Amino acid sequence: MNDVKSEVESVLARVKVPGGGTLLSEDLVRALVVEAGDVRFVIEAPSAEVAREMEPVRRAAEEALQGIPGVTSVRVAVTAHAAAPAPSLKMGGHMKPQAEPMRPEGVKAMIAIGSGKGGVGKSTVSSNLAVALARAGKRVGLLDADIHGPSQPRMFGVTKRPASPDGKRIEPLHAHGVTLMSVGAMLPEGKAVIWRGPMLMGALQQMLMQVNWGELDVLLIDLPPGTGDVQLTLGQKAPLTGAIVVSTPQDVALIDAQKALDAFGTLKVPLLGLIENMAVFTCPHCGKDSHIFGHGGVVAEAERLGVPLLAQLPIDLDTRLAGDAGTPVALGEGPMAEAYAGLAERLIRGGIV
Ligand SMILES: Nc1ncnc2c1ncn2[C@@H]1O[C@H](COP(=O)(O)OP(=O)(O)OP(=O)(O)O)[C@@H](O)[C@H]1O
Repeated sequence: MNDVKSEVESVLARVKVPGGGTLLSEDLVRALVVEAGDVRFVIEAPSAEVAREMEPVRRAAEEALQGIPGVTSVRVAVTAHAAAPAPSLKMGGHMKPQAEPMRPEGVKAMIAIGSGKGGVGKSTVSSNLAVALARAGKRVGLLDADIHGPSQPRMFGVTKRPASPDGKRIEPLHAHGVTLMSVGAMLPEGKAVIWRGPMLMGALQQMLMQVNWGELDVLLIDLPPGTGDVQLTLGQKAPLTGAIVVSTPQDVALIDAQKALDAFGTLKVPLLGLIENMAVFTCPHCGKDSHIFGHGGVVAEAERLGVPLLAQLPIDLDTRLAGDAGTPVALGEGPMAEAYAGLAERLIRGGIV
């Protein structure tokens, strides 16, 4: 099946679109699913006008995909990215004085997922853990607090903007059994990067307290990398059940992870454990393991701190492809879905969720 999927992707990488580039290079494919010979996905055009030009592209893609051995049906839809205005709610600004801790009503546990360094897979781990916990029967929310690089909407394949009909409360999004909210989704594009500390903290307060999260067993918070204002505010104002730190075995990531661990320690946020991501790469051709980012560092750090090493996750092509396609790998079957199910189970058995 993976072979069919890679074949589908290489076909999509060759289907040309008006204005230059291909469906893949122009990042127009959403929610790609390849299941038992059935291929379906959405071509998302940036406007209704471009969507009209995509009709021949859709036909060309369908035709090319039908030619792949093992593909029995192909369904491709074209949608236009609704140039929806940002909700009328004003985002950011200084935090409002608040006596009670920042815990949304109805939310039982709050777990922050951090990393010292960017790009170590924190958002990938957060999305997959959220899906795995939902598959285990838990009511799960995921807040993407990585304001400078929100990636959860993409990882969950959602393009809709959250609505705020009354300009006061925000309706979260729902995908793959998870209640989802992203700070980035509330902002006009390109706006987030100019935000400074107080604005970020105001936005975070809104994300926690003005969103209709509903009844949740756990709210996972995907933090920005590093140890900045968002971490500080959360650690001080929100009653976090605990924090999980994701790191690769690479020295530089690990040194940064140690800073993140120190920060949670100083803020008295219980450390639930470490997750080693991209621990090993197993060559699909010869089956040999390569420790591309080094070996043993995260294990040693967990031992030094006396905290659990919650999971060791390999470098895995399906994880990357599934994340890009908006269908986290934990939704399917196979070793990675099992690894995430194991991680979810561990948190449930530990009474954390
Ligand atoms: N185990 C893995 N195997 C293969 N690819 C992975 C794995 N984990 C993450 N990736 C890929 O690495 C890239 C970075 O991952 P991700 O966005 O989750 O990192 P991050 O730590 O949240 O980064 P940032 O905080 O800078 O946004 C993504 O393309 C993701 O698909």
